[in-house]
Amino acid sequence: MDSLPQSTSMSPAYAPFIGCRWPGTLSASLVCAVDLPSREGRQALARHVWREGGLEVMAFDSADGAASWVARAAQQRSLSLRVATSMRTTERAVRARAGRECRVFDVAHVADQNGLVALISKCKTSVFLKCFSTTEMARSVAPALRLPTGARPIRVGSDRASSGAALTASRDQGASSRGAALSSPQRWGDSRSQSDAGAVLRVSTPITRRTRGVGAPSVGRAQGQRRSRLGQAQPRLPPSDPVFVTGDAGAGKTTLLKTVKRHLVEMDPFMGMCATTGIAACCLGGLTLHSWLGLVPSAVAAAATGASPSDVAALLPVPARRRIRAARILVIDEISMLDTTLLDAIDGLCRFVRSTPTSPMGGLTVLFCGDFVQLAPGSFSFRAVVWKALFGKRAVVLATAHRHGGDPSYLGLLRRLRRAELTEADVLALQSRVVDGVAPVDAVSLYATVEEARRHNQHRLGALGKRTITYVAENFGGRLSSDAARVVLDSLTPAPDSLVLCLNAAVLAVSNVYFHRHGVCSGCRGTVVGFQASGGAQGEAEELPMVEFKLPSGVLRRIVVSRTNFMAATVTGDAAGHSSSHSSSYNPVRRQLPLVLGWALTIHKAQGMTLELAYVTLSCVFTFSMVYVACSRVRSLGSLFLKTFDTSLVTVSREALSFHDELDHVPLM
Ligand SMILES: Nc1ncnc2c1ncn2[C@@H]1O[C@H](COP(=O)(O)OP(=O)(O)OP(=O)(O)O)[C@@H](O)[C@H]1O
Repeated sequence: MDSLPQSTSMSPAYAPFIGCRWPGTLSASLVCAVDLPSREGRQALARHVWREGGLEVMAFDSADGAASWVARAAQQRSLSLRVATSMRTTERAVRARAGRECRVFDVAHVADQNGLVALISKCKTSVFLKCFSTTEMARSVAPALRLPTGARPIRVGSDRASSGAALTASRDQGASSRGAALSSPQRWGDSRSQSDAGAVLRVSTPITRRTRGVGAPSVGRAQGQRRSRLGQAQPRLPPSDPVFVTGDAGAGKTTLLKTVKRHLVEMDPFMGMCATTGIAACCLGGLTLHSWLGLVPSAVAAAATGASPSDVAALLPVPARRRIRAARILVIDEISMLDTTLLDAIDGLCRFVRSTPTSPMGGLTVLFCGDFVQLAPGSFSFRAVVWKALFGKRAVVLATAHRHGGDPSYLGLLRRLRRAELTEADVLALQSRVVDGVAPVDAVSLYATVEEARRHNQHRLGALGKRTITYVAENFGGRLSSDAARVVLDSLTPAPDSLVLCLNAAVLAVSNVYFHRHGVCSGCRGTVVGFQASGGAQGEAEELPMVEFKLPSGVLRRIVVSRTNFMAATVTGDAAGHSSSHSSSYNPVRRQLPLVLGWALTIHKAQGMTLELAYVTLSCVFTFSMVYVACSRVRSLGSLFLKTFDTSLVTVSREALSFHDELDHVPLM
């Protein structure tokens, strides 16, 4: 490991835990604030942690120091990183990552050692991180710690850190520490001989790993023993049958996934809980499939053009590959939104990354959920080769329509609308919901096209009559002209080139950047409740919006939203309008707030949502089932407001319908 800086003592004034590597490796790297005198020292630590993985604690002199390291490391590794600003968010990150309980102790602020011991002994959880303000304190507390069964001691300090302010372990230490917790004072004695002053103690019980690919080092009998113990503690489960769950809109597919999620996490802490769209991921409390798989735009582009799995895998961030290797279960909601080619490409990718070329999806136990009679891209994923291998015609079909259970006549209408078989009475009922532009103000407006939704949002913004602030995106196009970069970025990123906000503006998050820290993922709706001055991207002051988001759980979360990077898929010089002599590829980047105005949504974005009131404009519907999806968002006919209604707008894909009708129903249990 790189040599560590000389020790200084921890300043209790600093925030305890301020950085967390996320998402990514199967273990979390946590960063805590400790006095480190030099930038070089921090970088040494950063390099070390990147190489090691594992559950680790890092030390920085300030929140700024950690944040800048995290940003730098993110750039270098093309990884998505987060800075946890409080103990709570750090804990949450670890818990979510490890799928287990976790307590993180800020002992820098615990005055007496007895208090500290009492605090720690209350923790019956299985992932421990403990941060001690001084080595002396850590040593004196060590014997009193009661640690979980199977816990093993770890060493404190690093070989070269003669008086390092931070403790980390070298690779072989990591081997033991990954299955370790502190239990014996002798062990402290060992480490004292090597390192006299570890100001931070790394203690962790195992986050079970299935494969070496997830970061477990390879050497040592001790490790083999540890593995076998882990094997006993959590035996490798045989793959179960793949399950496809379907049902009408509102049948409770997503709710079912949310219900089984907890049990699945117990079976597989590294499970992928995903949805194909941001909003569906938000409703599910998971990640988009693209995020989980690390399908950066260049990888998606490669998969779409039939690149080999190894070529696509080479474009994935390392942590994503580790995730794919480590998971046993993959859940995908709104599977209908995935197209044939991409599903087959994902199958190839999983087989390659998991080194199981003959098993569909690389041997992952899959739980797919969705309804092909709702919105889908041109080519249905049930046409994929892997679909046939996984499910054939088998499906669990949920028969009870929970969303519309309170309005049986509307439920009947929706069932006929789904098949494009409306009766005259149905048409009259829907026409009775046509209002001439007058809908309740809190109704969410649904439109078929992005442009219509944009116009509606602009109108609502103007109607507020408040002082507006315009956020102009910073576009980085490499050798592309700024106009060409803007055009490319407009089409390939969700962030607008220009975003106008004011107080009380309704907004929608278009990135998962605040997901791990705050639970706000792409698709989450919120309201601007204020503005706060902050240093801008180039250091100039910028007023940033404070947004109150409503999480799917109903919890309100206030966040000062700042600019983030949106990277477009690789484009070639030709595609960007250059001559063929400039045919090299570019990754244009847009730096913008991850928000769009949110009074109106497209029907595509609303798929999967339950809305209290909806005002739907159907005049521009352009694909199958849009009317059905839009109308089925509300619970009853009385909550639906239509701008116009015409039966010619009602369509359904006969292929999807026959697929659904011909399914072999299998029981859920
Ligand atoms: N078992 C259940 N009991 C009571 N209410 C339920 C149940 N399952 C779902 N619901 C309610 O029904 C509504 C729709 O559920 P959910 O979003 O899970 O349906 P869905 O099948 O995923 O819908 P869509 O196809 O539109 O995405 C939600 O408000 C949910 O709370």
